[in-house]
Amino acid sequence: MALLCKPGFGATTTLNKEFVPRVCVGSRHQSVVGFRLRPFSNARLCVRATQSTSVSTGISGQFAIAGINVDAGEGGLPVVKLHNKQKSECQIYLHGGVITSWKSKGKELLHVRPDAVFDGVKPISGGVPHCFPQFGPGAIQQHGFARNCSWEVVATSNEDDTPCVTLRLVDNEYSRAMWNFKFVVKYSVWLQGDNLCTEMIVKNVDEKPFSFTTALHTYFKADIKGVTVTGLNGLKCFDKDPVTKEPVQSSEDRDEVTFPEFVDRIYKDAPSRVVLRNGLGDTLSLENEGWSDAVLWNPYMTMKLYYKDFVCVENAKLDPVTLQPRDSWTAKLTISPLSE
Ligand SMILES: O=P(O)(O)OC[C@H]1O[C@@H](O)[C@H](O)[C@@H](O)[C@@H]1O
Repeated sequence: MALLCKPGFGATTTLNKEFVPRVCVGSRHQSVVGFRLRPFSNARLCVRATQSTSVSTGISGQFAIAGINVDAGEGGLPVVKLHNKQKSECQIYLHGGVITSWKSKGKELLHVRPDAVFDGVKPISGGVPHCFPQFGPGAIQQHGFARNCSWEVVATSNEDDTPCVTLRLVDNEYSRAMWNFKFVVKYSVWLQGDNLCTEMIVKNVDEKPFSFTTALHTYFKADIKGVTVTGLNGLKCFDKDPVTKEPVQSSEDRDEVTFPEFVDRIYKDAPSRVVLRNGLGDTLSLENEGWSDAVLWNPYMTMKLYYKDFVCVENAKLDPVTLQPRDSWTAKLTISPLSE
């Protein structure tokens, strides 16, 4: 029985006193304790393309099971690939712990920007990047460091045609130089039927409290002129002025939010479900537990070559979460294609 990635398993409250170790047993599950892609001693802490092919071969030996492969992806970077019998597939790069592809019935639903680089140093621009431990702007780099660190695989499982991988990011020299706290982030990604599911758990393993903000900065493939997002009417929102970068407060009065121009808007206390129509004929439900806020972003003419092809609908936690030593915080997101 693999308890690891089953939807509904694990704490769903915002603060959990205990960080329950994910115990997995059974022939189809493999897990490892203390396994690391690379020692976290290098200031850059990034997987270099020249090293990653052999690294991914090693990981592949340990973690490849039915429905899960580990390959060398673009730039030779290690990528974990999940697929199930319902013809759903997704890919997660260990560099940044970013989901770069999710196909439902063969159709790609995420977007990787054409200017994305796979050099193991810069963040991969697109898919579902992490913003942690800061959404930004703030004291450290915009969107934090998690998206440019190397995550490690700690477990894979596949029960009932639900392939799942769990990644982990721990503090290291590079992160402590910016944010001097000891932490563990566990991030599970799984395919359940047609759905893409994630769970993120942040644990304070330091002796002092820390606070963080975070987001899943999801880039969806879209035809921007046909995009609508519903579920946000009546919410307080903040538009980031493209010039001054200052937030301007207003309230949403539309049932369907559209993108006829630059949009960079934060919605506080968003509902647990919003619905995205991507303008390409797909309707996606984004359902979450613990991600209290939402961000909509399309750069419009500030990225005039490719703004038309994507929209970011981000699940965020923008009021700082403070964790006491040994406390943890959990959030889940399920993205489901809806048939209409
Ligand atoms: O770092 P990326 O992927 O280019 O995204 C940048 C954008 O990310 C969004 O989340 C912010 O609301 C924008 O203000 C910001 O410009």
